[in-house]
Amino acid sequence: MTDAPAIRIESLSKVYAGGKLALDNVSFDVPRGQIFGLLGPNGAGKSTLINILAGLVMKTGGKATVWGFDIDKHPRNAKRSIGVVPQEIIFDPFFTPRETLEIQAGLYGIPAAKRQSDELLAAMHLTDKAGAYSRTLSGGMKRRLLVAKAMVHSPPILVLDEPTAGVDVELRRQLWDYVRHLNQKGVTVVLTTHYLEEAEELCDRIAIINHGKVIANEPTRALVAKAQDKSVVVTTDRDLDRVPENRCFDNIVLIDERTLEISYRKDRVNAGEVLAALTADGIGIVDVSTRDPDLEDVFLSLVAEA
Ligand SMILES: Nc1ncnc2c1ncn2[C@@H]1O[C@H](COP(=O)(O)OP(=O)(O)OP(=O)(O)O)[C@@H](O)[C@H]1O
Repeated sequence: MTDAPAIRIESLSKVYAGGKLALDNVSFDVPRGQIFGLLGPNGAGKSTLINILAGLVMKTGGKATVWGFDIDKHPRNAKRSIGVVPQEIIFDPFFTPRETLEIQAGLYGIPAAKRQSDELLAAMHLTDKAGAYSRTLSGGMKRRLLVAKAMVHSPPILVLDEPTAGVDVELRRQLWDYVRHLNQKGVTVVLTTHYLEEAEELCDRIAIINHGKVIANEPTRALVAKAQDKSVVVTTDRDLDRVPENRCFDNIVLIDERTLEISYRKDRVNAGEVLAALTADGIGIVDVSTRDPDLEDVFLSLVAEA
């Protein structure tokens, strides 16, 4: 059991009561100790998958284990091994953040002496709100309280469903820092997100899910390396009266009279050849910048292909 991946999903399927196929034979592992990103467009099936792992939605086929515990055979142990930060913010508005955490700890049977409510509140920068009614917290504060709530029983796996939706840039940074900190302490993190830059910055490995199927599952760097479209932005030494043409340009856009953006496929040509083609066309170059492909490019091309 100790060698088991943090999460193992085998041929998992979900058909909702109305007949909607939300997960179609999904299989993948989340290795221990990683920050694992689950990406996909709206309605891809990410929340369904997470809710099955959390015991909130019943699967209709396949198998899943959490920290080595089969969710059918050992549901209690499986649930104890995972903390889930849900997408929707739901709290009893009349409890304070400290009470919310204490009640949650009580549900997990954690004795008072072993509870860490104040440490969790401090980690989420909520100490000065510990005694305020939850309904008076801002959206970002509520979300941080949800993270604290998910960590009350110190699970080895933390799952965050769209953790930074509606959270401003600074709080998003704080949340990322906390996620990294937990991960450094050994917590395996799974997050779903629409923000590709978030996944690219945080995740060791990324699975992309689309229409209930896994269409990619690779280390982040390998996934990003798949993007072949690069571009150069060139400032020319004089106004251009026409858009230059060359076979090695994939696409060329005149941004203004003296600025061109040229995309090319890095598996076919390099920036030097693109610039040489311009010079051969009699165009003088005074400045150049390049843009590297990112996860967004890969994501869009994979989803389009699928
Ligand atoms: N309770 C339900 N009953 C019927 N269909 C559902 C139910 N919950 C989700 N679905 C459908 O299942 C599909 C997958 O939904 P899910 O919420 O898992 O996607 P998601 O990837 O999490 O999307 P988002 O990024 O928008 O949260 C969607 O088509 C959705 O409409």
